[in-house]
Amino acid sequence: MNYNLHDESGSGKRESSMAALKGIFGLVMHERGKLILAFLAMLMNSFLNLLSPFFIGYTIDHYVVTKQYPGVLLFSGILLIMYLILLLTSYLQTKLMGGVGQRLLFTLRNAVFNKLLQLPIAFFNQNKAGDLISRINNDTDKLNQFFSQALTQFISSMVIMFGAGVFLLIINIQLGLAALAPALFILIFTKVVSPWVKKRNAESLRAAGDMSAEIQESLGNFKVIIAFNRRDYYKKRFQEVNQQNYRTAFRAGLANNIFLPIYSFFSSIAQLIVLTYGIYLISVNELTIGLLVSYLAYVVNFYNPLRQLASLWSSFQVAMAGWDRIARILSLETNLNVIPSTGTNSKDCLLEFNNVYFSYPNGKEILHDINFKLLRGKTYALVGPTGGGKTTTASLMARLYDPTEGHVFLDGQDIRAYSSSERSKKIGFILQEPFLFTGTVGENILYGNELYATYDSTALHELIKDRGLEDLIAVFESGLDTPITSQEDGISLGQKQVIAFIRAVLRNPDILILDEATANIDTITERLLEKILRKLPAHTTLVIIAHRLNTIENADEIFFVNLGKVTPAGSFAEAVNRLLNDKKNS
Ligand SMILES: Nc1ncnc2c1ncn2[C@@H]1O[C@H](COP(=O)(O)OP(=O)(O)OP(=O)(O)O)[C@@H](O)[C@H]1O
Repeated sequence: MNYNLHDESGSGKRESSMAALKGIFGLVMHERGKLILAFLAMLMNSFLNLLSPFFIGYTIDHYVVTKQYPGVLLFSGILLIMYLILLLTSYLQTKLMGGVGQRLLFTLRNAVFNKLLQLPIAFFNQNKAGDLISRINNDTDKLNQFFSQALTQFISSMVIMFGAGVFLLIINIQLGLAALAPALFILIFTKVVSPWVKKRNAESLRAAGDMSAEIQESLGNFKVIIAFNRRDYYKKRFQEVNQQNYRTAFRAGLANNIFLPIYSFFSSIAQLIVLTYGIYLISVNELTIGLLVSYLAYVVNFYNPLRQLASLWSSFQVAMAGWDRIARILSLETNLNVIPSTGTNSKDCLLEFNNVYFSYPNGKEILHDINFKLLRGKTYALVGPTGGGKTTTASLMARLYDPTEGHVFLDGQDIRAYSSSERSKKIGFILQEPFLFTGTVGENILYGNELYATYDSTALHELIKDRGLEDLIAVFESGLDTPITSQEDGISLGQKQVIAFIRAVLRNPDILILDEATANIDTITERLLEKILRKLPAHTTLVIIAHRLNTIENADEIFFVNLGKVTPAGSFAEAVNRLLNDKKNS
């Protein structure tokens, strides 16, 4: 399955603006009470905005022209109350929508992160962490900004525009049509230009994602960069993505700002038309001065929101581009679904590969028609040249990937029939560089262990003592309470492996896979790790991938993995010979 988020032909679908809006509103529908209240406040606001020019015109024609000042005072008072209500309703809608926006941000970030947790390793192979971080942080915030600031303004602008348009047509149809004619040009212009603006914004967000990915890669590898004196190289790479980010952001800014001057120009034209034509109508007694004043105010009421719509429209385009990037993640589904149980296969072995074929997406075939069985409690070794497919074989044993064809059976059942929690209880996997979390040694040992999840430091210490592993904890300065602050400092690789090994052994797995787990470990630590492995339950099957041959000396069976095949390599001596021959020939 193609999980590449940058690949337009990938599984994530592009959405129309309408479908996108539906999707976004789906996320805030549970807040409909607040949305309705904000909407009512906005309607009230728009209605009062529309009414005030009419009152002003009415006051001029009925009280100013006839010099009835008490009437002028009365209407001034009414207008003042209307303005106060306007203030209140504006505050209410801003407050309500601000809250909805923040909660949308919260929900979206949770939804995207939870989706990421469900996606298979293939997704993370095909996408850079920095870009994903940018989607979670940056793109979701574009939607928040749209919701909390732009949306109500957007709707209220529409309502005011519509109301002002109706007033313009009711007061004088000819003058109304003349006043509205420039708006037609604006509509056509917006329709034509919008897709281009959205594209520019999408490019800008993508460049921001690339820059974030670059920063993440450089910071993640800063030791190597310094050690190999590659600062200039990374400086140049960063300058390139920063330049690209600047260029696309600049172009998006230009595109977003194209609406405003055009809208302002047509708004001025409309006012000019009304003024000229209105004065003519007054001269032929078809319009009063008061109505012309109201009229001009309605033209402003019509074109001002339209002008605001220009900037709101660009905020909408930015939000839609952000949503596209988020929706692409949300629309992905894991290809590692749990299938219904297919009944049990023969239970004579713990793990079986049955006519297994495997290729990485868009890659060559790595495994070709593989068949083998692993028995309970035995130790197996996978050997072979670099790139031969050992890690891939082990990954299929742990269902990090599914075979392209064929089946892997675990304990007599298709491995796909186990839920991920059942599977992870049965399978332990230790890598060359284990991952630790910030916390303590004890917390890291208990990580993911449902059986002892509630154990505190003392209980864990007892458990470790019972399992005969107590002296191993002595390698940590403060025992189980030794803090682990970051991956980089304060803890050696050997110590990390001690934690990872104890963690794996305490889970009592049915199968434990060690992928080059002792490759970079000194002989003394290796002995410690071997000691931990001896505490594994007798039924645990051990699979060891190793380049160092001494580590596989005691294996019950050795498999040679190369050129798409996994074949029994015979005794230890035969396997060594085969490896040496292979090296000579390569
Ligand atoms: N995520 C991936 N995407 C595409 N190809 C991959 C991926 N991982 C591994 N490969 C390719 O699959 C082949 C087998 O790799 P694998 O890591 O299984 O070999 P290995 O025997 O474990 O090698 P090593 O001893 O160097 O760890 C290699 O050609 C490798 O380039």
